[in-house]
Amino acid sequence: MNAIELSGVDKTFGKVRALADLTLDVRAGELTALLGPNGAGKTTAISLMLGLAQPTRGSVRVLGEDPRRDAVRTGIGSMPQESAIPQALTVREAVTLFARLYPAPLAVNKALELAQLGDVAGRRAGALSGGQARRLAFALAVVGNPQVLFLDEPTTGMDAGSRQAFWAAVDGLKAAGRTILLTTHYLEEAERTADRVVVMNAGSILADGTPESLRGDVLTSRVRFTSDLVLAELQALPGVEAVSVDSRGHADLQTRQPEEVLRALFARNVAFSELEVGRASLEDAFLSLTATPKPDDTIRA
Ligand SMILES: Nc1ncnc2c1ncn2[C@@H]1O[C@H](COP(=O)(O)OP(=O)(O)OP(=O)(O)O)[C@@H](O)[C@H]1O
Repeated sequence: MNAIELSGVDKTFGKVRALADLTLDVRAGELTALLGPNGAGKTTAISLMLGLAQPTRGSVRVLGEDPRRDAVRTGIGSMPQESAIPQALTVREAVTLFARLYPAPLAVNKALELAQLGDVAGRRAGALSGGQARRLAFALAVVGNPQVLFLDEPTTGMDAGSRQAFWAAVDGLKAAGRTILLTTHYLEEAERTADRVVVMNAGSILADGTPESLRGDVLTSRVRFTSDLVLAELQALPGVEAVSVDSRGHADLQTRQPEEVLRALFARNVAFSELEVGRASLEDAFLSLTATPKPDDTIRA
């Protein structure tokens, strides 16, 4: 069953086409990471799924219904990028207030524990640090025990320890069958956590798959070394898809066939040092999908 269905969705703001014929189905129980550069349309897509805005064209369904209906809204939890929590409320009061909006909420203490807020439950929202405020936004998103969770750049501002505990809580929610859609700029986190990665650019989907398949679809390896070879010689190596070389002779090659590249270097007796061969990260895959080519430093072979 699909928990979220966007079909042929356009959203325009004046002349800006924030979403362009976007179709996206998310299965119940799936953890999907939505990636994309600034302005790709991620937040706009989420605001439609939350029923906060209407599509200009196309349809949006969450839990089988229009997300603006009350019955659906109580099945949805949201952690927006910026939340407007009354600053005079204590953490516990804010979480208790939100719990009352839902038919079958979690115990307030459970939500505080999931968001690691036990120690600051009596503190006013206005006195929280940036990372604690993000954790309060998470507690407010989960306290209603919703089927579907939207997390918009959830870990921005969290320190390493909070982040780790946050992802452990998300893993727990996933194990409990919740559908989770999140946006993040921390690609390594998406790589570790997500079942599925959807890359957006300019309002449409550029790539969609598991983190592994996405990496495999793009550039699987990077070969780096220092040598006297000039750009044209590096480009002529077999299997090289993109090359950059800096003024000190550090070359960075992208290839699906690193063995071929190394064989050619050895066969030509090239003197090279500082050799590194690595798998492309999701970040490499993401950048190569969304980057506008920079002709000054990277040349496609
Ligand atoms: N209310 C609005 N009025 C006018 N333009 C808007 C509005 N909301 C979004 N846009 C525009 O729509 C496009 C998509 O914006 P959106 O915030 O959805 O991107 P995003 O992928 O979430 O970016 P970021 O990573 O910066 O959060 C941008 O060009 C943005 O300027």
